[in-house]
Amino acid sequence: MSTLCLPEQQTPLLTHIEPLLAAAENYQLGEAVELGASRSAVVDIVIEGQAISLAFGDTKLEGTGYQVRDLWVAPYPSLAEMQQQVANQPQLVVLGLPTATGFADIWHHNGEARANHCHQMGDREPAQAMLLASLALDYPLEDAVTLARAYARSVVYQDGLLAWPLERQCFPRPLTANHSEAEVLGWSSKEVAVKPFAKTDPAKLKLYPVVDTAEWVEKVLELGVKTTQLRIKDPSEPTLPQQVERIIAAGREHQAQVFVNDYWQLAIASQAYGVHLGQEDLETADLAAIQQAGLCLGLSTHGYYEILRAAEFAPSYIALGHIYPTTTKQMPSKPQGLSRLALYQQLIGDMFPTVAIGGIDLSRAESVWQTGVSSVAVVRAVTQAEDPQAAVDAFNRILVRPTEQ
Ligand SMILES: Cc1ncc(COP(=O)(O)OP(=O)(O)O)c(N)n1
Ligand SMILES: Cc1ncsc1CCOP(=O)(O)O
Ligand SMILES: [Mg+2]
Repeated sequence: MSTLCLPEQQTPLLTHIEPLLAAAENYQLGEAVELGASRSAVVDIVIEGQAISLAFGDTKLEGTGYQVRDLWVAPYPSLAEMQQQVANQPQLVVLGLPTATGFADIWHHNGEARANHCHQMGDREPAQAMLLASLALDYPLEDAVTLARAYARSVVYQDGLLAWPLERQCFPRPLTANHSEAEVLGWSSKEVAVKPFAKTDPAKLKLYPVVDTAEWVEKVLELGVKTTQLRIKDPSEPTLPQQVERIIAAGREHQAQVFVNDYWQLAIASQAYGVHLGQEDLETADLAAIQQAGLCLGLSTHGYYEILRAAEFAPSYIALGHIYPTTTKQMPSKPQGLSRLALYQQLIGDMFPTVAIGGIDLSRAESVWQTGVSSVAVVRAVTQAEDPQAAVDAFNRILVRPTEQ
């Protein structure tokens, strides 16, 4: 249970907040949110005992939270100027900053500014309302800002219908180097622009065991698996280059899609089928080199903003995680759950293949598959199965579309 308390002057936002929370309950997107009145001029949100405040306009933020700036009078500050300001002020959230071609929403992330951009921004109140509702539902700030714009835009596109935003056309575009307007707008990115990555064979995706030795890769390929990944987390592992060579040879022999996790230089040098990277790698890995070498690229994502950001790079698949609690990896984010997964899948549609990962076992595979994902990635469900062949066969029986039966 969380609480969202509004100051008197912001109670008109309830026209949006109430239906949004009802929609979230309907889709089972989070815990119940109790609405109340704030005794100060700021909005107060409390989630599991943790309090954050949001101050809008001239109201000054005191304590932990966000200072939201969303009212602009010409002459407007430039995008480059606001990028700098937000990078220096972690609490500053900028909504609807007018730019040469549209509007930008900007927020702070790990010492830098991140932004979404769109041409039609919708109104201020629905954006404020969704920002508050989604923060109270425990979405991270980047997703709350992204949802805020998607909702404000959807109110316009859907003739004032007060519904949870589902369609891609409502969502803004992250400003990355791949955004055609980023340079003109004066937005500086750490990444470089890249062309679309090679495509995977969707018929071979389906079950995707992620394993930690070349031996396991060879074993799952023998069991009939057609997509797998070598995930060795220790970069000083002396046998790493040999293991990568082994899995590439095994992948070719079985005509399988074998990915290398993290070590993109090694993957390029050994002409691997593909490489899987996390969000942080987007700023450091040479994506252009991976693309030019013809390797497939899989990208990890953990929510709305990361999905949209990943999509900008046109990867070979987008991984969505972690869906359920997992003991395989320490995760900084919370499990997404099935309901959020279903909406992410709807947002991505058939734009890119999707891979669900995290805590998926045989008992959960059917409901995950029903969300429409293209693939189910598992670690323990195969590597710790008493009988891995039986586990692979059981997954293969579940991961079938009606047209294939
Ligand atoms: C298929 C698939 N999805 C997600 C991940 C996680 O990748 P990343 O976020 O880079 O974390 P590490 O695996 O490197 O710890 C993955 N490996 N595979
Ligand atoms: C590598 C990784 N990335 C997100 S969850 C995860 C581990 C999934 O392991 P398991 O299938 O055992 O829960
Ligand atoms: Mg990684």
